[in-house]
Amino acid sequence: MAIASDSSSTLTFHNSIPLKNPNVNLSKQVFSLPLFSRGVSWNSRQLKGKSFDSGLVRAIAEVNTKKEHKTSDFLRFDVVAETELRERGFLGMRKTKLVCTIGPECCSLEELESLAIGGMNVARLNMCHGTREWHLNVIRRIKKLNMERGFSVSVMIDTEGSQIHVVDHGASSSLKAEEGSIWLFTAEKFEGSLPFTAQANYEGFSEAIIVGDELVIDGGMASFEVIEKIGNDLRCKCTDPGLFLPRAKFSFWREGKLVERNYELPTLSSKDWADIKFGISEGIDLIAMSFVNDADSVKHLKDYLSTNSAKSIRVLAKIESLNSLQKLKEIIEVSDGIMVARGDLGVEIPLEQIPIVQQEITHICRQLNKPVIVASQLLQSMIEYPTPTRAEVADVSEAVRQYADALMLSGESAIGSYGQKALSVLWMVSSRMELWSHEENRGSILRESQLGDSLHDRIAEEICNFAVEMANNLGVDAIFVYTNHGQMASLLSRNRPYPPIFAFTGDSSAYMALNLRWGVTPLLVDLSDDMEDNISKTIDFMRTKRVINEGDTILVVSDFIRTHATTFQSIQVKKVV
Ligand SMILES: Nc1ncnc2c1ncn2[C@@H]1O[C@H](COP(=O)(O)OP(=O)(O)O)[C@@H](O)[C@H]1O
Ligand SMILES: C=C(OP(=O)(O)O)C(=O)O
Ligand SMILES: [K+]
Ligand SMILES: [Mg+2]
Repeated sequence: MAIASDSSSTLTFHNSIPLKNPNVNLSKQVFSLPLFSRGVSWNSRQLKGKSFDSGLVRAIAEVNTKKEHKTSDFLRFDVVAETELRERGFLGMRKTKLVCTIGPECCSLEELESLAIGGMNVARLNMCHGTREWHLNVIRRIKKLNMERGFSVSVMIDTEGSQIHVVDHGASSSLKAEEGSIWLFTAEKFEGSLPFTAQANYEGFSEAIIVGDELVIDGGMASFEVIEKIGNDLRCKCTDPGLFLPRAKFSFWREGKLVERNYELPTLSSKDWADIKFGISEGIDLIAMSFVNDADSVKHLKDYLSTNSAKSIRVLAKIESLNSLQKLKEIIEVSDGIMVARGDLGVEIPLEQIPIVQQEITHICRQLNKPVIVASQLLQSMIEYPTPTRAEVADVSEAVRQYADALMLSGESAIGSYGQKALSVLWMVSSRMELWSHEENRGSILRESQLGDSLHDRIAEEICNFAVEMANNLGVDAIFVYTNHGQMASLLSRNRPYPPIFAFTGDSSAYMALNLRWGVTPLLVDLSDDMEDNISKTIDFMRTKRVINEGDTILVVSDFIRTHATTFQSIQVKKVV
């Protein structure tokens, strides 16, 4: 059957092949990871030092040592995804992507390799910390591992941005504020540490603040009442005792509302621009932009990247201010993805609102087809302890249940003693929750709102919606998508299908960007103009590698510009012979 949709697009249905098991009972596969069984033991008695154990991790390490994966000239396939597929089968593949912040506790080649084996899809470098040289070494090590060891870890830099915080005096790492104590907040520099004095990094920090306002540190670590304003300095009385951590952040409140102030601080400082130039020259894949307040700042960076031959770098806006929440939709529309940066968000909005805001952001991102990372304090206690709290496990599960594309570790991997173990906890909790929500949502296809306006975009979108419905109903083993820039793969991912999506692309930047997309395993391949040839060659290749086997059923989606005039869009169901 062939349906001609317009002169330039053809939607073809190739004759369907009898399915191995058309009424496949998914629940059988769901519980192939038995309920109450442990995937990875979190029991510290069985864990020595930082290492964690699981059959899968061992298998990846073995493949890696033997270098069996040898990156083929024809096709690049992440060694971790490949081993996961061999060991666990299609439905056992993890869908939620994992981001790790790299810091002093995980920056050696060996430590980075362990994180890659442990499922790190994206390495994040927080430019607030570390020297340029340190970041350079980390980026080069990751590229080396990708090239030589068959990983596909994308590199993301996270800008420092201009934020008002307490200057680190080099005194004790945290200062205690006692109830009733009187403190001076000043932007004046002073040497060493003065008792009851906190230095702000920006002289306009007290702009628009009046006596009676409440000063809150780090979203609730301590609170003060402003009792006197002397020039730009503020004399404050501690009303809620607590701690100043290094770089503690301020927020001011009046009658229960955040005092919004228009600092003329740029979203990207001159240091940020220098870091971005450095990132471009080192071939990074993603930029996370801190303290985005409006869509224009994102557009500005994207324009800059375009005019500097770095269009392929994807820009993620971090939602971490009240301003960004007020302009959420327009920011998401112009960005290539979003980070729910709960750390700083918790300074500007009451903590109890964060779960709702997170749900809202993940929902809008999915509607608008933008990948979303849920970040900060997911497993905070694991910075110090080898096991997560029950509440942390519930928080991670909730983010997975909301279908976030990715979860992020910050201090847990950067400075924690159990970074690899924290990563394994994310892996296991997300795998478990994915299987659970898969069962919970069975039969209820989530209809996404219309995205595109042009006929071509509308067709691509409808094909992907329909393809996912078909893949779920038929119980196919996998979805293969042939995609130029990753658009079709993202539209499939947006529908959160049960089977894993294998996205074949010839564009290396699309390949690295797809690392952030829920349920997508990108494969880099030299695609030709002949789509049938692409499909049969890649299926043969996967068959030879024994990652797919005789009898597997695959739903194939393609969107490929054949010539300037025609686009070939199709859905086919293939049975591997
Ligand atoms: N490159 C680095 N070098 C040194 N320390 C780092 C680095 N990256 C992160 N850290 C440490 O890890 C902690 C958690 O990281 P992150 O959440 O990204 O930063 P922040 O706490 O500044 O928001 C930081 O507070 C810092 O102590
Ligand atoms: C991820 C965040 O940003 P950073 O760690 O750079 O402060 C956050 O605030 O949650
Ligand atoms: K940052
Ligand atoms: Mg932040």
